[in-house]
Amino acid sequence: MTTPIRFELIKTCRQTGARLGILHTPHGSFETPMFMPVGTLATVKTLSPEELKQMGAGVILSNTYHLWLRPGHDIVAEAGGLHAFMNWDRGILTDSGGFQVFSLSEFRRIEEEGVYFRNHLNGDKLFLSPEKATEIQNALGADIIMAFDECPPYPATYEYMKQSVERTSRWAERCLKAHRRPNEQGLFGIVQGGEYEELRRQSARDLVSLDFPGYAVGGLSVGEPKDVMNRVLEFTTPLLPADKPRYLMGVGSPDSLIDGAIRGIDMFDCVLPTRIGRNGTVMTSEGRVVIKNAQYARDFSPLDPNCDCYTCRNYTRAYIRHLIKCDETFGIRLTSYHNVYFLIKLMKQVRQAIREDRLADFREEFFERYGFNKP
Ligand SMILES: Nc1ccc2nc(N)nc(O)c2c1
Ligand SMILES: [Zn+2]
Repeated sequence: MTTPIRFELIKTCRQTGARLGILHTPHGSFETPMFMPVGTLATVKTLSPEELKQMGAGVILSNTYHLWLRPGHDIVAEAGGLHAFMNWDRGILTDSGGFQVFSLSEFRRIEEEGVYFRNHLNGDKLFLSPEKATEIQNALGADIIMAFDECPPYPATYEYMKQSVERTSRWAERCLKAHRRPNEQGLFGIVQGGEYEELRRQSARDLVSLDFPGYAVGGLSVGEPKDVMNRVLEFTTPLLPADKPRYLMGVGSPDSLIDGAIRGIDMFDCVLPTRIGRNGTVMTSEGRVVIKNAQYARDFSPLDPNCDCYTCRNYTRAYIRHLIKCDETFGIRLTSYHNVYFLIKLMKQVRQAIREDRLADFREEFFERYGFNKP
């Protein structure tokens, strides 16, 4: 079987152990560490594919659960798959729905065969299983698809977590068996186990023995403190094969991206840039700016004086504040554009720091200027 996803390790940062790599996919090859913008319903909210390309986005996310409900994976398949449907010819990754089932639906019942829950839009009874989630992702046609897992609540007891990890490993094997397009779509396993080192080891052992083309670290960015996330990464990423891509799901903020890269993560995704952009909050090199604040009413400087994006080259804080205050759609387009660009550019700076073996120095400088508290 020729796996469609290949990770090429270019070098390792001598100061931190962070990896510089290239992720080869059927829709192009992209440098890592990389940030992947999230386009849950087949669009990165308010941004066009041309704008995403301008920024240097390589792989973007979409979501099995949401596209299953609307418009239906059959319609996307009839359109020729997600790339054709959304006019995106670079990489696409679909999450398996595991996370959404737990975050969106109140009433859910987890059984060995799968999860019973209600449609968060109309209350209809639904059932999602490893086989169903894989069938939907095969129909959607993303380059990377994710195993159907349980993303356990945080915190969870050791006993609950052990049961969950063992079931997620059995589900991962069922996804491998159900996968109909292994030569076109790389299926990644998702390591669970919460903050318990023994369970993370067990989960990694189970999944690595199934030889996936890539591995995600799941069950993080679910409300745990950052030092817990960093500790879990420290003992989890070394358990994963060095020649395969490592993907930290749902992360994140600038400091978490840098700290994740230092701990051996190659791929990140998060709704943060577009989500906070929609309420007028932007990430800048000097920290967060809440543009609605009165202090910016007559501030004719760019959102970020050190940013060369379309928004920062052409518009002022005063103008963007005005648009956001008046609920003008163009306002959230400008903030979303800048925020996604900011994280993509941050990853570019991280890759350059790895090339120069100075990622720890870069972390120091960035944290100082952004205002993150010292480690
Ligand atoms: N923080 C996250 C975000 C997305 C996830 N998706 C899956 N399938 N599993 C997880 O554990 C996730 C965690
Ligand atoms: Zn900008």
